[in-house]
Amino acid sequence: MQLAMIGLGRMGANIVRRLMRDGHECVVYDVNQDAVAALVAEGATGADSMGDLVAKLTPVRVVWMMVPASLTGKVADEAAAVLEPGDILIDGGNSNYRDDVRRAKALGEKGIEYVDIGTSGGVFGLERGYCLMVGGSERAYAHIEPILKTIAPGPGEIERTPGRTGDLAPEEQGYLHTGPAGSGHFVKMVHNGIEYGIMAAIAEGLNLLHNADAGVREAEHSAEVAPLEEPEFYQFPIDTAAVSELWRRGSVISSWLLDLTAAALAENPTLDGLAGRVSDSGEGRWTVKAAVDVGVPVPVLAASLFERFASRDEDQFANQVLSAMRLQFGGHQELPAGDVLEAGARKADSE
Ligand SMILES: O=C(CO)[C@H](O)[C@H](O)COP(=O)(O)O
Repeated sequence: MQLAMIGLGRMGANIVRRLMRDGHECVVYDVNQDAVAALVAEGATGADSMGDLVAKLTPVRVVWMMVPASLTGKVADEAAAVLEPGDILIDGGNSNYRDDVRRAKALGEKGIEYVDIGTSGGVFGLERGYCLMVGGSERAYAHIEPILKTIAPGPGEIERTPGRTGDLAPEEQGYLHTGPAGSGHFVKMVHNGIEYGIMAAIAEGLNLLHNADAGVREAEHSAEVAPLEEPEFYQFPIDTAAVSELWRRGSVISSWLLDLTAAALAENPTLDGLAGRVSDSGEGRWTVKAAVDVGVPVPVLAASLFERFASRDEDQFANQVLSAMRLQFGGHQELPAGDVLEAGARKADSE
């Protein structure tokens, strides 16, 4: 089948490669013409403008946008200006589902089908395939199903879930029609909210293990914190790289995120070079907003989002306020970072 790809970053380019490997014909466009040339060298048809791209397609034209969420609206408008009724425009990026709902309505008035596809797989997707969450009409979904089948991982080595019988369902092959336009990115948004929560849980647990030798280090304990009362119970110099490797094997929390954690710690056990400032591209915020809108408690997801804000010092003023109050009510001075007091002096201060 024929597909046009707009946006040839890591995800877009690798989706094209995966499609071409399976015999699909790809027409590609990016503002970076070097990225276009690279895929042309691998067998794609290049385009040098949106008009050129669409002119190289045969109806029903299928155009997949894989661009940063901030550019999707602009690119969608440009594509819609040259597409015709019956054509299909796909957004495979990490867009807000609300934009999809609005865009699908506007494009629907011109007869253009809009499909939103939450695409998970990252840089490993070329080989492993991408998990696809697809929102749009039945007609559009049926038309693009052959490309979804190729881009998705397929059943792979994963054992069939007990109770499932007969032909493999799409979800057993790594793609799913989740409902009307917007639903694909809604499901992907919640997926990413969960991603934040799992990542935070692994990170917090490993940090506790990292500090399980606090009793050994008690003498150099910072004066900023209350003394460790029972240092004899915190004498464990745990190798977090080894534990994360261990947990990959048969443990209840084994998972791909743990695999990646183990790989990172094997490569760089002290995580040198990482400041720990964790970005967020919006999905966690949208998840928490949606939960508030429908009145569903998501305390773990919200906490993991707020932890990311704190990692970037966005809690600094709050911490200054805390320090100011402590100074006001108790005359407690803020101590310079890393200041060390004798254990006895700390105890007296804390009483
Ligand atoms: O979608 C993904 C994986 O499923 C992306 O990796 C995601 O964009 C990362 O999100 P964030 O920057 O908010 O951590």
